Amino acid sequence: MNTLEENELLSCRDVSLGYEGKPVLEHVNLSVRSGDYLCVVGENGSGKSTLLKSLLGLLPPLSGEILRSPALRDRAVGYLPQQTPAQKDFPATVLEVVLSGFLSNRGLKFFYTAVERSAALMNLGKLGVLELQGKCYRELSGGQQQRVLLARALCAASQLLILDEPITGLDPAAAQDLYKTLRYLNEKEGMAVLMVTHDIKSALQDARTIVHISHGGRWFCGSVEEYLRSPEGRRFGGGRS
Ligand SMILES: Nc1ncnc2c1ncn2[C@@H]1O[C@H](COP(=O)(O)OP(=O)(O)OP(=O)(O)O)[C@@H](O)[C@H]1O
Repeated sequence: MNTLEENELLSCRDVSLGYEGKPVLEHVNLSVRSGDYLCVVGENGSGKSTLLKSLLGLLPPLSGEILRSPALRDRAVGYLPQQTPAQKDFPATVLEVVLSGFLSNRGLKFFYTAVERSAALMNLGKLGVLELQGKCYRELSGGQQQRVLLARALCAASQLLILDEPITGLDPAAAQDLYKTLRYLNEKEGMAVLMVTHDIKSALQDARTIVHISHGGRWFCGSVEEYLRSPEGRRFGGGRS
């Protein structure tokens, strides 16, 4: 069937993903629904980022179909990529970085509107870093930079936030702050969250759905309870307290 259910934002239907005709993942069936909190876990090199790229529409599937809800078309998906050293050194003010979240949706307009400016400030406020708006981005700590990038992603997102290993480089307190913010956005604002993470313990606490990808493309997708009963969950999720 090639239509989405009412609350589905994204759906992979028997999808193969890979590069230059060579599959990394095969027979992927996955739905992301409104208000979902979905964590993708698994070993290095198993295909987590490949899955994200495909869900973002950056990597076309080798076969199968990825369906997107009309709700996702305009300003609906925010993406927080893995930070690179070059991004950490970005020579712009915090407000400019956050405003750039609007760029992908604005076509050939060269100036930000007053509405965009006030939304950018509101998102900085939501992330608790409004007072940093005039500072140079590269002078911030890693935790502050990550909050600013999340505020930027929120400028693009009204339905779904996609995050690739967002706590890399953060200390435990900053990581917990980021998780708290994501819980708030998910529970109070109904934002669907899809996150690649190596932090299985926190994934088991916050997520409703776990995707575990193993080498060779072995694939698990289910609730936290189902995951903990699965072979992958028994092996990797046993540390849940
Ligand atoms: N642009 C590319 N061209 C060809 N192969 C690629 C490309 N990007 C990734 N791969 C390969 O696809 C496989 C999956 O890589 P991917 O980056 O999706 O893994 P990952 O699970 O996100 O890893 P990590 O946990 O280390 O970030 C790897 O074998 C990788 O070498």
